[in-house]
Amino acid sequence: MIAVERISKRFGSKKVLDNVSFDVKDGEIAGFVGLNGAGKTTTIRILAGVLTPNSGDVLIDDLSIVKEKEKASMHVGWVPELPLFDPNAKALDYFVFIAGYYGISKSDALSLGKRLFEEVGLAGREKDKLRNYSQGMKRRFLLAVSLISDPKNFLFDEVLNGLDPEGIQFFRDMALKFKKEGKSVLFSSHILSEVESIADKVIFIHQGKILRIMEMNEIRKIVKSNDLKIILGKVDDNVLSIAKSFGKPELNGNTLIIHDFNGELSELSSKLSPYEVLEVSRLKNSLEDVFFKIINGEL
Ligand SMILES: Nc1ncnc2c1ncn2[C@@H]1O[C@H](COP(=O)(O)OP(=O)(O)OP(=O)(O)O)[C@@H](O)[C@H]1O
Repeated sequence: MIAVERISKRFGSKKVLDNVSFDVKDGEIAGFVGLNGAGKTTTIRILAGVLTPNSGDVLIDDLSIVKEKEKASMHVGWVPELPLFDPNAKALDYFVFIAGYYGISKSDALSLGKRLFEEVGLAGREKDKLRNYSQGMKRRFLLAVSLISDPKNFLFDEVLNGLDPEGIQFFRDMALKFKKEGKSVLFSSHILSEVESIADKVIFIHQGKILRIMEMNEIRKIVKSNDLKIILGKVDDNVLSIAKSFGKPELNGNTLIIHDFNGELSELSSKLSPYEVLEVSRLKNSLEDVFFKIINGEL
């Protein structure tokens, strides 16, 4: 469990995080969503223990990342957006080197490395230099490193960036596997459709502040909008006045959108029959629509 308690962070005179609080429970995937520069990476780096907040604290499985940094950081696996490793090192050698920081002997680290490289799909590539790894392989390597201490909590910072569909599916499945194992996963991503497909809740951050935390069920209710899209063969001024008694209409060319549709579809179809109803469909919002509505204060 990750509990973020009122953290603030400044870089010089610039306040980058302002009183940020949220939690990620065991067995929960929390999407972490915000525009560029919103403060996601800074938050994640504080949670990983590589940056110190100016105020506030983070508890990882009840251990304070401020007061018991070493212990607490053993409980969290971090897959950073930007790799921080020596590109000339061979992958398994570098893994063994990092495992040394965790107090793992060379021979244990070698066998752990073999097992974890296999688990993340890098079997056979242990001797390659990291600079020869593709973007997706680098992320898989970072995931293997994050698994060294067998943590119960994970921080995925834009792990899907630049990955091919197979890589995206791999990380999506990993997050779901961790959830099944009762682990907590904080998952920041700009690919909102991916967040929508795996998250239990979404934490929206904007200009260093938490704007909203919404359960996925709540988001799904908004996503399942009651807006209708009707394509007509012909239109005239009367279309809008007919549609007005069924919701809030909007006419663009031959496409009629009725927001907040409230009525019988059969009645609407019969009233619009002189205009040749070619197609009727329900419009679906996306997490992206919800995100922009929140940012614009419409939700
Ligand atoms: N070391 C630093 N020194 C000064 N400013 C920084 C530093 N690191 C981050 N910032 C600033 O803090 C703000 C938040 O950055 P952060 O990287 O946390 O945002 P983000 O939400 O992860 O953005 P992105 O989606 O672009 O990765 C930005 O304005 C950034 O320029």
